[in-house]
Amino acid sequence: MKELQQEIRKIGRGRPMIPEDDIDKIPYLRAVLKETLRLHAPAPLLLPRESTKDVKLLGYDIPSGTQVMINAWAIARDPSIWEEPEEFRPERFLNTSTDYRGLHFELIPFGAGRRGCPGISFAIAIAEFALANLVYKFELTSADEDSLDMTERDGMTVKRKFPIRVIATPCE
Ligand code: HEM
Repeated sequence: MKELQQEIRKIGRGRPMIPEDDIDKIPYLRAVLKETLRLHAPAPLLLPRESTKDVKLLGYDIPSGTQVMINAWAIARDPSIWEEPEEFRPERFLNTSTDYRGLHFELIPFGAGRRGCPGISFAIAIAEFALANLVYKFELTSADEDSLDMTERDGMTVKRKFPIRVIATPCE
């Protein structure tokens, strides 16, 4: 949080808001969003697919017409791909081209291919803009510092089991 705040304050330079045009100048912000979506993809199993022909994959026979679920959650926490996968470390995205637009299959919170999320650009633009300005205008601290429970509820879309309670203090 400290790093993000520092970068945002540097770009804000005392102006009333971070304008949309300046969002690209905050690489740490994008890294924080990527890391958040890596660990907490809202749709962890994407949408179901159906195979259109017989294929053999890693020794398994998958007949035509099989419903295939893609576990993006497991891929995003696979220790053979990610160093310390359970750790929240936005820095891992700073010097890499790894992106969530469906070309890097290790990070697919928006899915990939023809049925990939059509709302991705809108979602990212809004999330970056909102996060940048929330962090710019408020000091955010956890109300439950000692017991932050990140357990999730099961489902096609994932929600926190326990809400994260945040104290937002307006910055001077
Ligand atoms: C952080 C925000 C969002 C996330 C993580 C997300 C994620 C996803 C995922 C994983 C899929 C399934 C992709 C696949 O199976 O390959 C999907 C599909 C879809 N998303 Fe999003 N989405 C987000 C925001 C949005 C927004 C803002 C819109 C619309 C404005 C949107 C509209 C859709 C639609 C219409 C589909 C179905 C596409 C189809 O079935 O062909 N999404 N999204």
